[in-house]
Amino acid sequence: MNALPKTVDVLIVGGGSAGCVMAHRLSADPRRRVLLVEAGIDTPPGRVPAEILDSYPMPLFHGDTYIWPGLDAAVTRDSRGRMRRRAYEQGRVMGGSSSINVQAANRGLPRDYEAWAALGAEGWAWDDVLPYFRRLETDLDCGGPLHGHDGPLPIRRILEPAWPPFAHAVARAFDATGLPRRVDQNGEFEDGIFPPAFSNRDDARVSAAAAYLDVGTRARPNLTIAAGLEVRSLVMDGRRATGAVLRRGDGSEQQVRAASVVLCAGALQSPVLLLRAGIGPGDALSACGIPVRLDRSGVGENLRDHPALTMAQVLPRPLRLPETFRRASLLALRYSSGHPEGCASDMYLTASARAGWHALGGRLALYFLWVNQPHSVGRLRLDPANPSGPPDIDLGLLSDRRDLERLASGIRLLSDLVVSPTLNPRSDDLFPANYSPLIRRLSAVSPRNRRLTGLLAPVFDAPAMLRAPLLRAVLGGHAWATVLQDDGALDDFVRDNVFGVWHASGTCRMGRADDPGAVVDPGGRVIGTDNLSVADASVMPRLPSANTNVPTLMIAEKIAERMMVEMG
Ligand SMILES: Cc1cc2nc3c(=O)[nH]c(=O)nc-3n(C[C@H](O)[C@H](O)[C@H](O)COP(=O)(O)OP(=O)(O)OC[C@H]3O[C@@H](n4cnc5c(N)ncnc54)[C@H](O)[C@@H]3O)c2cc1C
Repeated sequence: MNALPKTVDVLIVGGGSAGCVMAHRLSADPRRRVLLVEAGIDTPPGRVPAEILDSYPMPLFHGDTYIWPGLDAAVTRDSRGRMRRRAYEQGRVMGGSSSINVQAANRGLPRDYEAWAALGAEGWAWDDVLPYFRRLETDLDCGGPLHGHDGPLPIRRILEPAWPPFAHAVARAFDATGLPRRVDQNGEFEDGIFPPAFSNRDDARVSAAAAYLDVGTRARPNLTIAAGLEVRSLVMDGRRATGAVLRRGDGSEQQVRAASVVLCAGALQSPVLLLRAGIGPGDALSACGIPVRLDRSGVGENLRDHPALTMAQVLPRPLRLPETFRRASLLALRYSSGHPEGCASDMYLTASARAGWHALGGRLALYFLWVNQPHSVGRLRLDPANPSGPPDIDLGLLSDRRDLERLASGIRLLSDLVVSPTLNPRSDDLFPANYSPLIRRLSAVSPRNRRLTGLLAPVFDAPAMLRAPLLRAVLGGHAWATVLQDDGALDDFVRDNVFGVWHASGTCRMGRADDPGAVVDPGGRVIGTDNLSVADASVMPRLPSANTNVPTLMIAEKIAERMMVEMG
């Protein structure tokens, strides 16, 4: 790291998906002094930890090295009316969540961005955002006018000729939907069965840090990359951001001055920094003893994630993936629920041939089912008892009943599809894979867990009659088939097991400057401030029908261009 400058032209807070794009684009002009501050460790080219490079990502979720500490969230009320809480993982490392995520590289559908524009994000309709989707990628499989060929992020798929037996079995099972097999989920916008696109080259993850903070970018003398430093607060002069207070690991603090500040701290941290600076709902700020600088009711509201259920299924030996085949997420199904208040392509299902890095996980398939167009909304606030501590997060995942109904019918469909002769015909071998504290502990990579799971794994090789009672115990004594037949039991099951897919977004929603609920205008400027912007997943007005990394990169590309034009 170069010495920390005292004054810069642009301070970028957070070196995640969006922050890496910003640093790369804004420092392209050598006259502009740019400082990128990231709380986690740096991952420079040639020194990226092997577990980050791995195409199989799950071990990263369960360690604590690259995860923001202390973040947990209220999920929804369970079947007994108690609020369920769970840890909510977010990346804290250069590249942010793109360094720990599942690498899915999905743009969403044109209608998602038409909806953004209709909600007041003028200039963000599909034709407006497509050039930025093209700019950010090099698609290694698909061409034509929808795709980019020289962008920083390589995107690829595991196509049918390279499929292992599991992928063929899933595709045959999914064929029962009658939907066609397709190749390009980023260029074919109808329902279908797809090989999921992912951000990866030569079987190695390409995070936003790897893509955008390459050797050439890092050599720019006008760019300082400071890792292991947390921005504790913004320094404001009236409605102008003049810099920030940075804290090192040893607790010492330093101030940096900036002509312009852009928040790229993610949907669970960017609103926190605004709130601590007195920008947010007046009542909530007063309750925390924070003087109100700018009363903006939308800060921390509109928190969205895709409500999801995760199921595991015992895999027959011939369908298990060899440990050397690292990419395990092999098929995706985009389909329409048919719910009277749903819309086309409102559901998504992925199939992975491995449920964990260890011997148990290697014997299980993992299915993620989520509502691709959810209605439920949550919110984030500061904790009045400890405003400088972790935020109070309520995901509100089933706050809208339509999401529960679509998950319930979706899990029936999932079950119909995968409890099949091509995969495994026993309904007792399908069970919920929620990450209980025990499973989380067992999933931390360690020689002890390797030994322990090695001892437990033969359960899955035992005759079905022996393993069925054990798996039934996971379902609270019920057989899966009886849960599916009982509407009430199925609703309870959804309430007790729903979680998100880490697509937190929307907490600094973009909208018209005269929209009292909007936080940033369509240029990403915090409404009512002079030189403060947000350019990450927080600004999404609604979730796209997709994972959120590539849409976040697109957002950062577009707002970076606006800033470059304005700064001259
Ligand atoms: C476990 C997991 C799996 C996911 N899987 C997928 C997937 O497969 N495909 C997909 O498209 N999306 C996936 N996502 C979501 C996607 O990765 C995120 O939506 C996207 O990375 C968000 O980008 P961002 O820039 O908004 O935030 P982030 O990438 O999270 O970056 C925020 C950065 O800011 C830093 N930061 C925060 N506060 C401060 C501060 N005060 N001072 C200094 N630094 C700070 C953080 O350490 C972090 O590095 C996943 C996310 C997670 C967590």
